[in-house]
Amino acid sequence: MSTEGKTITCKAAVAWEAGKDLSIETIEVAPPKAHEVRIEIYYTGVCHTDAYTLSGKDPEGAFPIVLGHEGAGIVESVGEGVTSVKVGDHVVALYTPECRECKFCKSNKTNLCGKIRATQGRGVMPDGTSRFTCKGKPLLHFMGTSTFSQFTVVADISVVAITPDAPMDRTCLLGCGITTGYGAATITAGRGGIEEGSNVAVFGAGCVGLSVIQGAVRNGAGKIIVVDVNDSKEEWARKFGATDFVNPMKLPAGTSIQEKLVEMTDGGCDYTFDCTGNVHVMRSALEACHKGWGESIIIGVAAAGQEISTRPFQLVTGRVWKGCAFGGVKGRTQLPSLVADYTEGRLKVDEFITHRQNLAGINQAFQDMKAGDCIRCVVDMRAD
Ligand SMILES: NC(=O)C1=CN([C@@H]2O[C@H](COP(=O)(O)OP(=O)(O)OC[C@H]3O[C@@H](n4cnc5c(N)ncnc54)[C@H](OP(=O)(O)O)[C@@H]3O)[C@@H](O)[C@H]2O)C=CC1
Ligand SMILES: N[C@@H](CCC(=O)N[C@@H](CSC=O)C(=O)NCC(=O)O)C(=O)O
Ligand SMILES: [Zn+2]
Ligand SMILES: [Zn+2]
Repeated sequence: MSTEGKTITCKAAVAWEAGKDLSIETIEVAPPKAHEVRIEIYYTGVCHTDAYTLSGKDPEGAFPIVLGHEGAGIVESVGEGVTSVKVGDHVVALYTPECRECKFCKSNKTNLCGKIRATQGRGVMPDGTSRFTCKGKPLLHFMGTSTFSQFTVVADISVVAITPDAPMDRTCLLGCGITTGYGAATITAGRGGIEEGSNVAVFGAGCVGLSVIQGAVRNGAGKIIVVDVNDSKEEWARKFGATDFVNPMKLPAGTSIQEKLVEMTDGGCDYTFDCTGNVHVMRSALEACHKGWGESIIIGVAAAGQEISTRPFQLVTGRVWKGCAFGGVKGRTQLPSLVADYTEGRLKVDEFITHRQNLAGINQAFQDMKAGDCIRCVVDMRAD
């Protein structure tokens, strides 16, 4: 029996308040309104940004909310005026939408889209209301995606159809971590990606950092030096193509990580990437850049109230500080080609999955993520 136009009752992991475990609840998901799409979520990854918002440190975090932004599924129904996807399409949800009409979308300098950013940040759909209720109370949406629900509703500009040949328990990861790191190296850095032969340092070898390494390898980087406080990340980093590994905690007394990197690269790195969210690491990453042209790209999300600092002289002498969301990737236009890179063997995705959980085990997925041996945990939303 078709569910089109009807409210769907399903399970979701609800964050009732900051700092508390998610609660598996029965919720109601209203049908999509005009220019909205209802998706049955099959798989979702759990990203550090979900944990960050759940912790209460996100200035935009509000509760109760359905978190999750790394999801893949199948379109169940569409609202009036939706032409970009249809019922039955395999899709990835996009927390960075692409309307193709706003000044950001029309610019080739950014992937940020302004069309629904204000309502997305307030946890509501573009018309200012929620499609989720639980026990008679409305629940907020998260990052325009809310993939911790078996069914979710997103704006039509926040979803992209991909080939049904790609397994959804892998493509969900292209909804955030992998795309972010890979895009940062191949799109955001420099003028459209790292140039061949460039020396690169990647701070933090989690899902995002390992994906930066993949992008650096793809663009023919020279040295790819990984900096991580966790020695077990060396094996991971080398498996993805790193040429060197440095644990900053193990440097001789009096030697800073930036001094070490400058020495290893004859004057500094051409590109450095912060994939930790630690503002002190961000400073080191900037100061490890080569005088005159070195560029440092901030990817990590720092907690509310944290600020970056360095001597302005670092910038006066030609180092550049920049950053990106979702790797600079315009999701509706560019994600299908990343999926092709995966299905045709040019992009590692399977290798990132170290843990799996069912929806009922989603709190364990958050615990798994905090352990040093987890790169990504994929949650099967349809299994109890
Ligand atoms: N801008 C964007 O669009 C996006 C940003 N993010 C953000 O990117 C960041 C990275 O995400 P993810 O890869 O999943 O995170 P992980 O925690 O998996 O990886 C971070 C790695 O950095 C290591 N680390 C921690 N402190 C330091 C330090 N001082 N110096 C060097 N290494 C350190 C960690 O070690 P240990 O394991 O011991 O803690 C870990 O190995 C997060 O802040 C996340 O919120 C994520 C997706 C998109
Ligand atoms: N809400 C936070 C900022 C969180 C943030 O920076 N999110 C990234 C994506 S992180 C994904 O895992 C992002 O897309 N930023 C751009 C944006 O427009 O939100 C805060 O208010 O500090
Ligand atoms: Zn994320
Ligand atoms: Zn736009």
